[in-house]
Amino acid sequence: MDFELKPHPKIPKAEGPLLVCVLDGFGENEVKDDYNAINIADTPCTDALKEVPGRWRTIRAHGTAVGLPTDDDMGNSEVGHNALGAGQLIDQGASLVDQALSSKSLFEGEGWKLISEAFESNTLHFIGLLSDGGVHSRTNQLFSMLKGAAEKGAKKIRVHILTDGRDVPDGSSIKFTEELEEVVKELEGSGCDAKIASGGGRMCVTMDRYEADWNIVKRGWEAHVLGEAPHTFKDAATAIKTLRKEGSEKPVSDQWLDPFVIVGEDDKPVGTIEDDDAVVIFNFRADRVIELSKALEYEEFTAFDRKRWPKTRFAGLMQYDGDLKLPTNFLVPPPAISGTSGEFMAKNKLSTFVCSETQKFGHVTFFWNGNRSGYFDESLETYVEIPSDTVPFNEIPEMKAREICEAGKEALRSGKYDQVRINFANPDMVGHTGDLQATATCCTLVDKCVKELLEVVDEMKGRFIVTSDHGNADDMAQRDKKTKKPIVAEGKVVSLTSHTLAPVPFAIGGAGLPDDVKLKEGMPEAGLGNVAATLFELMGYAAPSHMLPSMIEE
Ligand SMILES: O=C(O)[C@H](O)COP(=O)(O)O
Ligand SMILES: [Mn+2]
Ligand SMILES: [Mn+2]
Repeated sequence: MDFELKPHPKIPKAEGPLLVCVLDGFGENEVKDDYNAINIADTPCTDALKEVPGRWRTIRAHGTAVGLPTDDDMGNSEVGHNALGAGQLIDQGASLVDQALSSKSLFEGEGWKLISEAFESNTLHFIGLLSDGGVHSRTNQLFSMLKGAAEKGAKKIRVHILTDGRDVPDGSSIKFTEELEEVVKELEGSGCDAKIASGGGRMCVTMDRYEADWNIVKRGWEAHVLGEAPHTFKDAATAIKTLRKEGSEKPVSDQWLDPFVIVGEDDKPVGTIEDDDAVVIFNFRADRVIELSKALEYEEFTAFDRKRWPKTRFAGLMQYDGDLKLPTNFLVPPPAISGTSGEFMAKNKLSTFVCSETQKFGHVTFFWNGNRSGYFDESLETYVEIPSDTVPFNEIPEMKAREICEAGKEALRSGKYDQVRINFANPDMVGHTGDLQATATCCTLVDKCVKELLEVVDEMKGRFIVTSDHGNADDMAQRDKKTKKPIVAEGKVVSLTSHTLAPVPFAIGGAGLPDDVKLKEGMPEAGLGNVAATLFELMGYAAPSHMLPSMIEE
């Protein structure tokens, strides 16, 4: 690949920096009613951006436009930031696993060979998110792997489930668990000893990310590996129904269920993880299983006291970190992402400042750079992580937006950086709690932060991109598919905790941007993958030829 950036034939380089501001989960939804948190928030700055002729449009952020299998798949931060940073369409984990299952290559690779060594005399464990959300995992993929393993001779299988209610409606984990129990029963009928062994809610058990709170992983370790949890049950459906505390004053949602262990008639855990067992993490998405992967794979490990570290045959569904080569063994090769905008920046000696809070820090670094955890060139890149709070984010909807805004302004003013890239986590993280008012509150604050940042861009004669990676805050109600009216149950609108299929805003501007630089008309198909080429043009460079086309008018 030719990494040399050539000057743009018409757009001169700016005097000041380029601000790239990602408002995570800030979709542009056509339904603008009282359940669109952005609509009810006070957002004069982002509203005004829409009014500038030729400098605002929406872009696609879901489905095939971001490398997902179908247009029914909502976007998410991984695919969104991959596409934004790489400027290319990448076949994502969900698609790659589907392909590997239908071609059966999944059952023929090195990773499968490794785990199959345990089929005869040891236990095969699956750990992951039990959901059909398609963001981190999918139940149909798990079921295919379970059946495949039993057919290929696995004698004993244990499944450790994390309940979702975040990418899918709250309460749906009961249905998924019952479906899994059916599959497990089928396997038992065919002579394989298969059982659900442990579990818990994804936000409380195992699926932490970016080391925000290792206690979450510790709880998972204790339940899945050691068979220790505050609650034991004889079956998983009962576990979930009981832990949800439905009808009580303080019901618990699927996301936040306590860890539990399934025990047999003898009250002993049915599926602890032991030496020589095989373990598969069945999530394809990386961020929330990297910590568990480290705990399973690394002999040297200090994040928490594992008490016991079984030497397992461990494989990820994918390799989650291309830099760390973690895990060493995997069932499906991850998407090869190269020639990202970050790599081009570094190879052309352009300096970058990146900032977000913990919850989204890896999104604007790791995902943006094509699932690589390191720097391309540390002398040119400054990555700043503001530690996130560890409470449900509707309790503190402001999260770290203020701090991120201040860091961004300082970086812009410093004159040290060609690009300042930040991510505001709020519309997404608060949106996932399903709390409409808190989500509106955070959107109002984020809009204020954007205003302050854009003022500094102008002061520095810089340029800006304001965009998002997928929708979330733009719809907080589950709706009737046809009428789009919110669904009401027990007198209350049923909240929507997941992302949406909405496109996202894409705005350009800044005092350093010549008046005649405008967005092209048309390009209805343009999506997140068209942003990287646009970004280089806005910086005064011709876009690298392997990237999807720029949205700037020629
Ligand atoms: O991991 C999560 O929090 C959700 O499943 C998806 O949210 P994200 O794609 O915005 O991170
Ligand atoms: Mn996101
Ligand atoms: Mn999200």
